[in-house]
Amino acid sequence: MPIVKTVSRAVSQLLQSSGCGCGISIVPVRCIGVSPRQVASDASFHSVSFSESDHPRVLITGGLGQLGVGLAKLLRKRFGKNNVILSDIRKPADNVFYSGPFIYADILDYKNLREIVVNNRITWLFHYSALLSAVGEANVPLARAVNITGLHNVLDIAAEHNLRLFVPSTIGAFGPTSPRDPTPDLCIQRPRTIYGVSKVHAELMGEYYHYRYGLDFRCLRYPGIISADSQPGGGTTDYAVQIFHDAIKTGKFQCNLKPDTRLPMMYIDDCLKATLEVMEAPAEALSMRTYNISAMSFTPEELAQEVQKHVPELLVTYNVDEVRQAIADSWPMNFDDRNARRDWGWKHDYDLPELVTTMFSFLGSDSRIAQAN
Ligand SMILES: NC(=O)C1=CN([C@@H]2O[C@H](COP(=O)(O)OP(=O)(O)OC[C@H]3O[C@@H](n4cnc5c(N)ncnc54)[C@H](O)[C@@H]3O)[C@@H](O)[C@H]2O)C=CC1
Ligand SMILES: CC(=O)[C@H](N)C(=O)O
Repeated sequence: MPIVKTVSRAVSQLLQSSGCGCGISIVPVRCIGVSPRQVASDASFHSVSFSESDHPRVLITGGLGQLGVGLAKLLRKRFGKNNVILSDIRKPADNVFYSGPFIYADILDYKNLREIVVNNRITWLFHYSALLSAVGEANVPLARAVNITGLHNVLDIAAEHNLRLFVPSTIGAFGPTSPRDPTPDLCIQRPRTIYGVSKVHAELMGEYYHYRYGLDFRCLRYPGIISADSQPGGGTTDYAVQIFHDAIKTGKFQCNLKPDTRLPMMYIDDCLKATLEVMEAPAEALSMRTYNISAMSFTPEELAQEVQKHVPELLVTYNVDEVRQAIADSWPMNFDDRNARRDWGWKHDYDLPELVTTMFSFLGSDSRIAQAN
């Protein structure tokens, strides 16, 4: 498709007719409201046709993973149940299906995704579909398709329909040549996983669409996320969730990372709170479009010691997975999130002790190994 030609024709038409005062040589591209897959002639089709004071109409892609169901719950509380549509390519459990609107959406199917956005008058899109770091290394072609081609579809639809778009990035967007302790927002990013490469691509493409087409793109780099009622989807930080389940079920935990591997981590409530906060932040408050967020940082050994305060009999052994260890060794140890704290008031609630106490109270302390035996 001759995208470049189409866009430049549309741009020059707009420059001639819009009267926005843009010069030709230095184009303030925020004035240019065309999307890359849309010619200027039908751009007016997609202007927002409802009151700005209405609640956003939200679509979450890849919503049946570790984070999406919790996000839907939080957003439904805030914006109303029927204003938040959860979507995925998997079949939802009964409790999820009956808790609010659910729809099948494959992000690789551009037309279907566009139809969903149009028919449901979507205004905010949270793009959660992805293959995480470890599963991505196990299936690079699929990770490339979902994480990169899927992102392109989402970006084009978001630009075309004036959506506010949230795409999460990750500590995995950094690599061995990045400063690791701490890792600032702006530094060298040369990740060595397809997951990391796709996330740097997402950050850059989102920011490019923001400056080029005026897309309201917002992005947070999440640490490893720890949750009680949802399972992680195949990442390097999964051990920090599994330890709680194993402590309760068997009293034994085999860790696939070395005991001194330090990584940034966060409790899910903090992660979802930050996500909603950055989406609600006034545009003027955002000096950047991609922010690190941080809460705590620990090693498997430190986590095990904290868990053992609740389950003293827990036996921890180490059987290192070389792929995951190599990934973890290239990731940040501590995240510098000063910009998020300054710009839109980010503040975490959970440090390691609160995280561990909360996980056990969620998972049911009376089902612990001590009682089970
Ligand atoms: N969980 C974590 O620790 C972190 C997550 N993130 C990011 O947050 C987002 C959500 O993460 P999780 O919920 O943990 O991921 P997950 O791996 O648990 O879930 C991803 C979901 O994407 C869906 N999916 C896969 N292919 C799809 C397709 N073609 N069309 C539509 N959906 C598709 C899967 O069915 C799955 O339900 C991801 O973008 C991830 O990179 C970032 C940093 C940390
Ligand atoms: C930190 C992440 O992005 C994810 N949990 C992973 O380990 O791949």
